[in-house]
Amino acid sequence: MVKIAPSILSANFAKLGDEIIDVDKGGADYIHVDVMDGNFVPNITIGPLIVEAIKPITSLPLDVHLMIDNPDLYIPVFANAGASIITVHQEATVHLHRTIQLIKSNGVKAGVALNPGTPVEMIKDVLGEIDLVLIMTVNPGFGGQSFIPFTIDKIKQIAEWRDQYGFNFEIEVDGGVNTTTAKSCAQAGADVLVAGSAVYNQNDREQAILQIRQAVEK
Ligand SMILES: O=C(CO)[C@H](O)[C@H](O)COP(=O)(O)O
Ligand SMILES: [Fe+2]
Repeated sequence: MVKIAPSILSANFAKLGDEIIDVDKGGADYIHVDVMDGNFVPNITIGPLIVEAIKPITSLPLDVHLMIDNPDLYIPVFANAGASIITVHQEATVHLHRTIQLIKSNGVKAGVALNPGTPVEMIKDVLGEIDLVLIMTVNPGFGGQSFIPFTIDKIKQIAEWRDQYGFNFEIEVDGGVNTTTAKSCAQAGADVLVAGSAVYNQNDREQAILQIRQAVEK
């Protein structure tokens, strides 16, 4: 069954603890935490202090999506703060293999994200080293954007390589995932669907998560 990772980017930050408990009780599989630095992407969001603060609130894995330049500087900090998975962007690091090893040496699962405009070939050589591939289905920086259809082919290609070479990373998709787009992502091979506005913009988060699952199964 597909996993759902609500992105707290679309939560009400004035009551973040309650917002996390809401999706935890509502059937979420991961809590997706979008970290933006105002350089790699044109937005600034949250840092390690928030990760540390929310860690005791939920037993769900904290899926930390770093949209920051020089991620190596902050990987140990986010690991200590309680991240379960740390995903870095291929575009944000020159020495991707070294960055992946740094994440793993901090006892955290390692993910690599790709912007819509970055070919999947850019990460082919490290696929055997990682726990998660994150295919961005919008340009990173903001919640509530529209899904970019051509990214489906990228999910398919990554899934094909996983089968062909016997890798066991998860494939996560992030951006514009809702009841209309979820099924084609899952059919293409996605295991984890990040959903920010599709979950948090609804009053009943349990129902929102269920509706995405049902859209996949239909
Ligand atoms: O990484 C992200 C943006 O850069 C977010 O995780 C993503 O946008 C989720 O929001 P939505 O589901 O509303 O598109
Ligand atoms: Fe994200």
